[in-house]
Amino acid sequence: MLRLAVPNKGALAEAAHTMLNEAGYRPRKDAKELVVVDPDNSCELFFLRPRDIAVYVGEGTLDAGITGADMLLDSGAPAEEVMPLGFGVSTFRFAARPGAFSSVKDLAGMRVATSYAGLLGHHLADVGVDARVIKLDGAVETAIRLGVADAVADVVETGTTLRNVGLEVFGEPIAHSQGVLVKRAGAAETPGLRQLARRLQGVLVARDYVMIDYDIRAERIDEAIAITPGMEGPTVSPLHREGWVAVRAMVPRKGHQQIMDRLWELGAKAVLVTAIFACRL
Ligand SMILES: Nc1ncnc2c1ncn2[C@@H]1O[C@H](COP(=O)(O)OP(=O)(O)OP(=O)(O)O)[C@@H](O)[C@H]1O
Ligand SMILES: O=P(O)(O)OC[C@H]1O[C@H](OP(=O)(O)OP(=O)(O)O)[C@H](O)[C@@H]1O
Ligand SMILES: [Mg+2]
Repeated sequence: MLRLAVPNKGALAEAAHTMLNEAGYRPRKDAKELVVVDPDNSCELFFLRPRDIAVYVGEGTLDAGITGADMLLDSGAPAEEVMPLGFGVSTFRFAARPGAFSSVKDLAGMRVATSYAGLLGHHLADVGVDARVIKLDGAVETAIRLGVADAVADVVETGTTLRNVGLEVFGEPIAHSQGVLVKRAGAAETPGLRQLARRLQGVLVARDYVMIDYDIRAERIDEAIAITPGMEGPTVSPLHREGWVAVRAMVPRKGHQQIMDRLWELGAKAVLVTAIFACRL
């Protein structure tokens, strides 16, 4: 039985839930259901705060979990990334009033507010800057206006929250983050975890790739394959019409229209693109 931790609320919750459903795991009935037993998949899903997930997994109480890479780093828990999941993409950055600071070095002796004290503390130690870390629970952007901090270190996605309070990022990003599947550091991957990772990988591929089918004159097949090389190689089947073949290959969803244009210029006919519902490579 795989015991898996899933964010119960916050920025990762919906995307994690959707991805697990697409991977065939049982959905929860409502946002108040904290444990879902899924006997068909030999799995138990525990809905927990994203910040706590690496802690449970690091303690070995749960086999695996979905959390943010920044929260994994921040926790300092003995847990490690199994695979990135492609959602909850953000950077972790310093911000302050425009012109106040230009690099992390300027923060020596300053107060920096954050809800990621572990991550910030490690970064300041790495770059050798002695600043005071003010630990807050959230909405840290307001701390400067309220005189609690001189700078903040926080999650930035679109930058809207910072703009709304008149702050600007400065210095290099402290970390890049996205939702990740984690397991206990050094733990062997159980069959249940390997199956979960394979299914999630399949969801990512189904989202990123489409299937293309087309007919082409046999003498142009090498040029066509160069445009649509597929995974192991495209399927090429004879057509009833003499001198023509049918080709089927997976291509990246992004740019598939350009691929269609190029095939068309090569003389391809009946060029069809279809979505992939599920996939295992
Ligand atoms: N606006 C966002 N865009 C993308 N990822 C985000 C955003 N806000 C937070 N995250 C990511 O989501 C993860 C969890 O953060 P979240 O904000 O959900 O937790 P929290 O701040 O503890 O909870 P809450 O905001 O519900 O109080 C982190 O890995 C973070 O990087
Ligand atoms: O760059 P943006 O697109 O504006 O997104 C970043 C904001 O999103 C998160 O806030 P959240 O809503 O989780 O509130 P919190 O700060 O209280 O956690 C994060 O802490 C930033 O404040
Ligand atoms: Mg938040």
